[in-house]
Amino acid sequence: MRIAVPNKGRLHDPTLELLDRAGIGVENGADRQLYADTVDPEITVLYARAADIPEYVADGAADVGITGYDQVRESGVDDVAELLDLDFGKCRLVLAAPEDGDIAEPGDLDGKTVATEFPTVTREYFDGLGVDPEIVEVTGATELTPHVEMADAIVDITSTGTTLRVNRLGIVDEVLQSSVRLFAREDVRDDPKVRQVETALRSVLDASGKRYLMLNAPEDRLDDVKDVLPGLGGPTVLDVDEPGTVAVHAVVEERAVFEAVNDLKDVGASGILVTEIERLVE
Ligand SMILES: Nc1ncnc2c1ncn2[C@@H]1O[C@H](COP(=O)(O)OP(=O)(O)OP(=O)(O)O)[C@@H](O)[C@H]1O
Ligand SMILES: O=P(O)(O)OC[C@H]1O[C@H](OP(=O)(O)OP(=O)(O)O)[C@H](O)[C@@H]1O
Ligand SMILES: [Mg+2]
Repeated sequence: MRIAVPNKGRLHDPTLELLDRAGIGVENGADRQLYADTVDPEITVLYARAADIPEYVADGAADVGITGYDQVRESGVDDVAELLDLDFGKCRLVLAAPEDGDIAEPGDLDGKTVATEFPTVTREYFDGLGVDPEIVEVTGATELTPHVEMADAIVDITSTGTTLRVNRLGIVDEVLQSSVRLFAREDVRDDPKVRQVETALRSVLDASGKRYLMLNAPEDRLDDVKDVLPGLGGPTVLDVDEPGTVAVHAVVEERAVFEAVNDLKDVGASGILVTEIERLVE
């Protein structure tokens, strides 16, 4: 089974880190290499440009891919199925125009020029509005084009908004929201290995923002302890050597830990241990 992942750019590191946390870390993945092994002998990683990954998956060069939703949409491939929203690489594709210009709404661009690295998505967007600008494809530094009279507006990625601000461009409309997705070719989406990869990655997402709590409590206060712990499906209660004492384990939302620990102490808990969770398979 082959997973296509971004070979460089801002998605490269977080993608490899996620695979690592999911237990399918890349081994001997030296820079500029096309393929790398993972700790699972049946899984190979293929490094590709973020924009090429949907095509690689659709064509069979890889079975599953990890890249931005914007790239999946731009590639226009339709025989891939999204398996997971991996919740990073969050950004928006927006229509933006010079702040001091006269483009106030998308309709103002009829017959005008829009520069973008995303011509397919941009054309679909304007078609949906019944507006017909000329679309000029560029391969980078899109924000410059309105200032050199190449375009009246752009469709480009924004997250913090810094790049638009620096280039004195204002958002006219949102075209789409994006984040990184795991997707598979339709004909392999139900293969056991693909399912295993999906489960492994989901387990990392499910563990994020959660903590594992372990503590000892007097047996006769167990009901109070259970009331305090908003654990997933209730806590696990274990016997310990000390008579009259039980050990309690529970998964707790990170933001609830502070209050839970204080409340647990109030109901007689001791030896409270809070740990990170790497993966959580439900
Ligand atoms: N500012 C940003 N904030 C969040 N996510 C972003 C941002 N810019 C890009 N992305 C996401 O990362 C993907 C890849 O962008 P990146 O800039 O890493 O690669 P690229 O510019 O396509 O690569 P290359 O250097 O090969 O041209 C985008 O398609 C988008 O999904
Ligand atoms: O809203 P912001 O936080 O400013 O982010 C937006 C910028 O981020 C991306 O560029 P990137 O940094 O990936 O550089 P690139 O043009 O080399 O791809 C994107 O193309 C925008 O230019
Ligand atoms: Mg970029």
